[in-house]
Amino acid sequence: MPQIRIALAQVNPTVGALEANADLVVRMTKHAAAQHAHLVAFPEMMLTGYPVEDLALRASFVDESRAALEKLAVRLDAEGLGATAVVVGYLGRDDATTQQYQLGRPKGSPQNAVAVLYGGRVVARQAKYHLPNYGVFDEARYFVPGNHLGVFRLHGIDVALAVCEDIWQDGGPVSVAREARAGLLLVVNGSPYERNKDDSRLDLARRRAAAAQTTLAYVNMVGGQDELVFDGDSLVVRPDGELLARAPQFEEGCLVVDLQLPDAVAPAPGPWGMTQERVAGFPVHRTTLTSAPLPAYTPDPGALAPRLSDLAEVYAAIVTGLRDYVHKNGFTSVVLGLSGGIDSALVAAVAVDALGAENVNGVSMPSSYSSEHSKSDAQDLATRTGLRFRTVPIAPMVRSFLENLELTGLAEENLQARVRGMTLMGLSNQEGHLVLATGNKTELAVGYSTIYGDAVGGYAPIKDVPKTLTWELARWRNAAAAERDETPPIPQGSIDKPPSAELRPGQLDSDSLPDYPLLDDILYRHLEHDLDATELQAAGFDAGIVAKVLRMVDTAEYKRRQYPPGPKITIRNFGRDRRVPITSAWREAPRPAAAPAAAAVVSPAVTESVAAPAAEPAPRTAEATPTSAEPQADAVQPPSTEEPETAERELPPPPPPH
Ligand SMILES: Nc1ncnc2c1ncn2[C@@H]1O[C@H](COP(=O)(O)OP(=O)(O)OC[C@H]2O[C@@H]([n+]3cccc(C(=O)O)c3)[C@H](O)[C@@H]2O)[C@@H](O)[C@H]1O
Ligand SMILES: Nc1ncnc2c1ncn2[C@@H]1O[C@H](COP(=O)(O)OP(=O)(O)OP(=O)(O)O)[C@@H](O)[C@H]1O
Ligand SMILES: NC(=O)CC[C@H](N)C(=O)O
Repeated sequence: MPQIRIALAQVNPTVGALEANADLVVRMTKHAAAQHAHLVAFPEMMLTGYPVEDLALRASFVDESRAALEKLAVRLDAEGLGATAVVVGYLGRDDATTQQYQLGRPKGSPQNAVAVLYGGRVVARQAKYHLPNYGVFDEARYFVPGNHLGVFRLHGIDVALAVCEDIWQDGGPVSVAREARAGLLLVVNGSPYERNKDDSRLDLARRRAAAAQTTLAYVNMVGGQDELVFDGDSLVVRPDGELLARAPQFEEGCLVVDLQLPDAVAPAPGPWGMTQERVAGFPVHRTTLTSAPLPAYTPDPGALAPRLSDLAEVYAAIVTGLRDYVHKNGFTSVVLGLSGGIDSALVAAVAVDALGAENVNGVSMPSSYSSEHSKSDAQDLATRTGLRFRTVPIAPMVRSFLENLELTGLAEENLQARVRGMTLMGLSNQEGHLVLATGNKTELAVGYSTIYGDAVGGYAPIKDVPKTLTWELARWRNAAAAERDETPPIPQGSIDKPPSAELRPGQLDSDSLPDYPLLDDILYRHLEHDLDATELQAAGFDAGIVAKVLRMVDTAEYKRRQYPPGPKITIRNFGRDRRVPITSAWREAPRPAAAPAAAAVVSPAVTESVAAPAAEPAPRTAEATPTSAEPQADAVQPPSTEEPETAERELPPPPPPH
């Protein structure tokens, strides 16, 4: 059997940085070639970064990407790397078709493409066949699909190519890889992180490798791009399911693997030639890169990087998202308000891990209602983490405002949050720090924050983290520090105290909201799995609480739309994943006699991750008293005495606590 050494370059490209990304390809190829790799694979749309969104519709950007690819092939050869096959994603164009949104533009539609560079030339190209158009993806908006499977022969092995979604859907190029008699299926990816997605990916890779009867090599990017975080997790599996190698999560690097693969058997064109044929009715383009067989060498066993625990993984995703957002947008430092509460404490700990304590500015902004512990816990956090700390009392500013504009009740309460927001933005303008918003997913869901107050900021690290998970992450981070004999960053007081916005004397979150575990359970089922009010009631939740919670969710959309971006960690975030109108008269309430539930419409990616057994929730009846500060659940229907016809939909249990 022929041998080949492949390198999966798990790197962090930057969207739009064509030159820097090309430099990264050259650097990594040098590194791989120094380890005698024969083939180096880079992620999906490596040259442009991913996803490029509407940049794909700019002819100038497509032209630059195509030119950069040609230049890269020449440069690799000039730097002595021409004999290493380099597989690299880029933004291409199908010259034969016209993109529907580009009327009046020159002919040619953008494509999510991959190319093989060898001997100073672009020797093969292929475009992504399955364009994901669900969740955060809109690829049908930008791209026309590819129309063939590319197979290139290298050192006697036939390597078939696929691009990310091509393995998530049936049919297309991957479905004929077996009949095309490929020895290796190489998949280039831009697969964003979601909790537990690594398990789905491995299962999927195994299934596809078995179906294609080939070894499958999967290379994914790392790093943050606006709301997405890429976790890497590159891997190689054999057709019998054996996992040969797996890269560390969230770390840049090069996974080098020796493979013994079957001899190419299909007839092939001579060196540099390209033939086209149909395999099982699907077009296959074959290219031969070299016919020189390699001398035998001792293969290295593949490395299996240890897996992160669930909480470690989420924490790493948030750190990665924040670090890359800050650095890729030209900032070095951040500023945030420290209330002594859990949310700002967790965000501060994440920021210190991402950027270094010297680049994190914490501001305590006590008002006349602030408790002693809010100030002392903020100071304690600063001492533990070493972040830069200052105190700016806001009472005089609030007083001066009220002397000039009469505000009372909620308007006065919110003024405090707004003076804090203005203070942070002032410091940002003055000192150049990016402002971090500290709201969590639960608050965003129910609108429990002051717009233009604590909701100001450039980036919101925990906006996709439910409140109950903020406590888990805080405990996990402290325990991880203790294990390493380091000071736990988060004061225990911030973890233990009952949450309060401290906007009026004695205020507690529980005055306005159901208890967080109950609230998060309802929100998880409603937001991430589309259970409606009737289904939630059928699952055992109190009808009044359900109606109240769903009403708060429906009426807070305007706040979410104006909230800063933040890293996606769940299967459905409040960004691209969930698109609901702001202006909408629709309000959810349990129906007295429910119609049978419509079949769940879920994306392929979601289908992958919802296969766990159903959870049986205990009836939940905790009550919360609405305040004037929040919308009243006046549309609540009395709970039905009849058994609803709706069966509880199969749901994964909420992610397990650690
Ligand atoms: N559809 C729409 N489109 C655009 N704007 C819309 C709108 N509906 C209202 N608005 C605007 O929004 C305003 C109401 O929103 P907003 O001013 O935020 O005020 P609001 O949502 O009424 O009150 C803020 C709530 O968040 C709580 N809070 C504040 C701060 C921190 C925390 C915490 O624990 O972290 C909690 C606070 O206790 C209170 O319950 C309206 O006065 C109006 O200007
Ligand atoms: N006294 C304060 N000093 C500085 N920043 C504050 C203060 N109070 C509130 N903030 C800012 O506003 C945000 C929202 O306020 P809130 O009091 O709800 O705190 P929290 O940190 O979200 O935690 P918790 O909900 O547990 O109280 C805080 O995270 C913080 O950034
Ligand atoms: N870039 C892509 O095609 C990604 C889609 C794929 N379902 C994933 O999330 O991994």
